Amino acid sequence: MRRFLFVGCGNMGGAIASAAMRAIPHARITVVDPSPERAKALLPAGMAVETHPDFAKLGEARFDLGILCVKPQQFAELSPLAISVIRSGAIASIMAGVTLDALAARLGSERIARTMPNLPALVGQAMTVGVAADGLTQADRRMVATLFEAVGQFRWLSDETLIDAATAVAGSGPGYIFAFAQYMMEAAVASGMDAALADLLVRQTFRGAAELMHADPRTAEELKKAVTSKAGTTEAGLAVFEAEGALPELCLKAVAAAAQRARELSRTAAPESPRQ
Ligand SMILES: NC(=O)C1=CN([C@@H]2O[C@H](COP(=O)(O)OP(=O)(O)OC[C@H]3O[C@@H](n4cnc5c(N)ncnc54)[C@H](OP(=O)(O)O)[C@@H]3O)[C@@H](O)[C@H]2O)C=CC1
Ligand SMILES: O=C(O)[C@@H]1CCC=N1
Repeated sequence: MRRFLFVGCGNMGGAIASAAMRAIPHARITVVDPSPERAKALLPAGMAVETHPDFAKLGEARFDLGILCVKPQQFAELSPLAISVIRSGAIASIMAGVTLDALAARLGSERIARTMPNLPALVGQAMTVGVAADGLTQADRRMVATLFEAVGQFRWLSDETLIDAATAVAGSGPGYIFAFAQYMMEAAVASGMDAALADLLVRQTFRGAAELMHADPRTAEELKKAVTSKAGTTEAGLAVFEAEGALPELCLKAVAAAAQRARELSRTAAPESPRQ
């Protein structure tokens, strides 16, 4: 039986804990979040989970894996008691921009993985990458992989510097896609549709395109060409998206800006000794 401790149960902690409860047999899940009732509402009804508003009653508790699902600034404020409980086992952080060095310095442990999942964890379709500190054992690595495979796909990265780019592409990526959906819906309304019809058309188009891209081995570019008839409507739309300085360049700039922000967060979340 694996004992998982989720520190923070908001958007991401709730999603990952829910998937772990459903997919990992015999997992024992404990959640610490200042709002246990709000946390419970994010977790599957009728499944056993222990929730606590803080670490006061967990002083003697020991866990196989602690999953840090708080914001970087909330991590900096964790109490010495919290840190001593969290480091009773291996640790996986999902925080953007908090480096392995910063985690090790703050937690006083080398059994650490730094990971970057994304919000589709909510539907079991996350893309997660991870890097391991030297102190993470092979058994720890399997446990971390098992957890993140329960919420979608998981890959280890060989180099921590890649995690900022992975954050910019996959961690933040769903946000870009939702923004694109939002603007497509607004364009549909501007074309005369009511909001409900615009919503249906865009949601189902995104779903269909995502499922096709998942099922079909053709590249994204090949699939794009399959939609595009010579001198047809898609070609006219794509001419706007692919004009000089438009979508291809915007994607490069957006990914670079997000990766740069991840690096800035790494500098502000500088290593700090645990407060013992
Ligand atoms: N959102 C996303 O798509 C992704 C986020 N991440 C990373 O995940 C982390 C969490 O993000 P997200 O889930 O969106 O944030 P949320 O704010 O939704 O969740 C954080 C939760 O932690 C709680 N919390 C605050 N302090 C403590 C504490 N001391 N002990 C336990 N719980 C605490 C918060 O409570 P309260 O609200 O009361 O403060 C909140 O419920 C971030 O570090 C982010 O970088 C990574 C990948 C994707
Ligand atoms: O926006 C953020 O900083 C977090 C990390 C990736 C997605 N959300």
